[in-house]
Amino acid sequence: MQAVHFGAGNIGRGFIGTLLYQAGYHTTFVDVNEAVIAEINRKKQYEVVLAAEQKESLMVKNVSGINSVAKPEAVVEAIAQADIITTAVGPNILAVISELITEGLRKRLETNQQPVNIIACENMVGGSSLLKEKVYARLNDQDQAAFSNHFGFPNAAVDRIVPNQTNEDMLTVSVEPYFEWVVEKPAIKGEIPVIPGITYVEDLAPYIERKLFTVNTGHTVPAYVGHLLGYETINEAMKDEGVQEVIEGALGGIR
Ligand SMILES: NC(=O)c1ccc[n+]([C@@H]2O[C@H](COP(=O)([O-])OP(=O)(O)OC[C@H]3O[C@@H](n4cnc5c(N)ncnc54)[C@H](O)[C@@H]3O)[C@@H](O)[C@H]2O)c1
Ligand SMILES: O=P(O)(O)OC[C@@H](O)[C@@H](O)[C@H](O)[C@H](O)CO
Repeated sequence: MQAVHFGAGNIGRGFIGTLLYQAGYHTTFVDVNEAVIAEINRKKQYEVVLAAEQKESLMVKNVSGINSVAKPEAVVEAIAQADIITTAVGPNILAVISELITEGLRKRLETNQQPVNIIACENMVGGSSLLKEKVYARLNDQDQAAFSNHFGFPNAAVDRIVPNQTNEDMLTVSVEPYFEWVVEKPAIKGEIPVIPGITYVEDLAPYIERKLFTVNTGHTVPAYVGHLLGYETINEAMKDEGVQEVIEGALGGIR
């Protein structure tokens, strides 16, 4: 089974790529960072370390990479053959990658009649819907109809803290042991991808809202309040008892 994943960053390697490997996929990472892509192709594996007292680690194998700036045609080909397509690039980049995704899906319609699902794994409400909108803006009515017969864009909620980090091996990634990947089932086209760790739900709204308004509220409040108080970093802000009180109040309000 072949997966194409856009964004070989923290969530790409540390979360989505890990679950895809465990589910038996070969994952082709697509990224604009040549150093990371070259290293993935050289090593063909990378280490994921669980940030817990017992530092368990896992070697993720069956991976390769494509630099989408240098080899866009290889990305188009990979999409045409993929069994699943995922992203973790950041909300603002979805519009950018929509061009290659559109070309890949067009090529796929010519060569491969299998349905495929494109799942945006970003911190936002309606990430896959936004990607679909950007793809459909590039299509005429006839192509839109063909795309909607074959391609699903189920929305998702992803939760796993993978902080910015620098490791001796640039591919190694340290991750929070806990994770949650929730995907909107009614939007799936074709067979439901069997990926242990994905929870399929009928209605994603309560899951994405719970995630963003709990976990991310806890991260965002010290950023906003800290900025207002003139702190340079969240770490500095967190040492201020007044900021701690505001955070506790905000989290108390969403219980
Ligand atoms: N890190 C976390 O704890 C966390 C947790 C949940 C959700 N998220 C979300 O996951 C997404 C990714 O976050 P991250 O922490 O992995 O960021 P990251 O910066 O580590 O990774 C993003 C990757 O996307 C790549 N990229 C940028 N432009 C691209 C393009 N045009 N084509 C292909 N790749 C491109 C970057 O080079 C980078 O490797 C974001 O939406 C973030 O909000 C992050
Ligand atoms: O990448 P951002 O700015 O959307 O969010 C930064 C962190 O708060 C975020 O990545 C959390 O670690 C994550 O949402 C946990 O699941």
